[in-house]
Amino acid sequence: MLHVSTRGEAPALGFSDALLAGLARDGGLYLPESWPTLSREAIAGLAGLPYAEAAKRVIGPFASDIEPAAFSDMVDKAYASFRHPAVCPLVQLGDNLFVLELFHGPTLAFKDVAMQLLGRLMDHVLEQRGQRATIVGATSGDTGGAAIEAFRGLRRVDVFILYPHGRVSEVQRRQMTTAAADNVHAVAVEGDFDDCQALVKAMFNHHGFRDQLQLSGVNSINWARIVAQVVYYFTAAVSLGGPHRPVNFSVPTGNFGDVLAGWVAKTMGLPVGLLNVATNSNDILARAIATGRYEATGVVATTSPSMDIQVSSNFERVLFEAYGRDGTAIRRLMQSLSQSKAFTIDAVPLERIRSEFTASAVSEEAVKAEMSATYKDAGYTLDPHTAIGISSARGVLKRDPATPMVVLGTAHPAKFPDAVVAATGRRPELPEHLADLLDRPERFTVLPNQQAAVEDFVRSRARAAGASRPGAAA
Ligand SMILES: Cc1ncc(COP(=O)(O)O)c(C=O)c1O
Ligand SMILES: N[C@@H](CCOP(=O)(O)O)C(=O)O
Repeated sequence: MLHVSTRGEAPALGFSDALLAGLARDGGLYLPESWPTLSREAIAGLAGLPYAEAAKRVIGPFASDIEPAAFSDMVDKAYASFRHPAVCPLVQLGDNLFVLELFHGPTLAFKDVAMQLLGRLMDHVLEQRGQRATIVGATSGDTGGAAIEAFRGLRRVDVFILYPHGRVSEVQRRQMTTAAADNVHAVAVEGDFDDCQALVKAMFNHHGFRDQLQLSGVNSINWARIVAQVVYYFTAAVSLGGPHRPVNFSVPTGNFGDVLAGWVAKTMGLPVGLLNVATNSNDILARAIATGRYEATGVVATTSPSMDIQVSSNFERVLFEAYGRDGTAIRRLMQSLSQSKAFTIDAVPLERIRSEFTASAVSEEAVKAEMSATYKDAGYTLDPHTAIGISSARGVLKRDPATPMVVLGTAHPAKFPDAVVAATGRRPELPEHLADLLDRPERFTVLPNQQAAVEDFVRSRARAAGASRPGAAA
């Protein structure tokens, strides 16, 4: 299966090449040339399977150039690292209201579901090719910890994670800064998440640097990240009666990767009713879907820091589909975004987007009220991100009470203890493997929000910089 860029000017790549490329060379994002589908029988056949087996059936058609035995082994190992036997269990909170708990992996966030597999896939492909990679990633808090956990100690990769200095929770920061491994580097950038993400994209678009360092990415710009996130939409829907009845999903959204994975599941044949985009006060997506005007107004800090994002990478993939896969149109929109921080979605693509996604923004007061009420009424402790998904879902449930609503539980409450204490009066405990996290020594580097400074730092630490010189060992 080949993968094409949303901007139409980069070479089409197979799965393994797209995996290593991260961002396409024309600045676009890869997605498959055509969508594989699963029949109703194949979807029904996922019922009762262990999560890893379901993952093999859903991801397998995409990862067609990885040998099946090696792929199967990597999937088994990835999901053996989760603390819950169901990997991503469903918990019922009310009438037709469910939380899909995606936080039972090593770093307590949904990012582990994809990252535990991505680390293994990348290591496997690099090993086979005798290559190295330098991974650069941007995080608003969770991707960074999950990437560092998945890649620390690997021989063939160095990892550089840029996070906004002072704008992630203490637990999130320490998950990035306390990994005792020489190949991982936590970089605190004096800026916000959008600045970090723009720096990562700028490094990819600097082709001399990209080639010298053999850059690769682990953000959801990497197509393999999205693919791995598709699986839990299938497992959740099937355990609620799919494919024989539709299921709605509400997704706490920032970079649009997770909700895009739901759209992919639907496109593959899963009967999904509504895909609800739930945002915090950084509501660019809710505004864009309501008005057609996508306009970045500056990131504001909230109690759900992982969603403090304005420029939402994966929206570009949806625009590409909504514009009938017209790379020229996408280049025009993205040029407008980089020049004037805004663009207007044309009427026909906007209607297509509205037919697939609903959206609403949740205020800080409503997040706290949701956390407090859910704790009182259902005895369930929410993290602030999941609370946004629930609060926004309640509006959809009122309109469509007969369809099960699954809210993606994207983080464990113990990652955000201050917000949880403020809303519930109860301090959530970190699981045992992280119990001493706050006592571990930290290592990080503070850098200005300047591409040259970040590139100099990466170049000075990355082993691939040396490996790329003629005659150097792989
Ligand atoms: C806890 C949490 N919830 C929600 C999100 C939003 O997910 P996405 O960026 O895929 O929209 C993120 C980060 O992206 C996150 O870390
Ligand atoms: N919320 C994310 C931001 C990066 O998202 P990604 O899915 O593109 O990696 C985070 O926690 O880092």
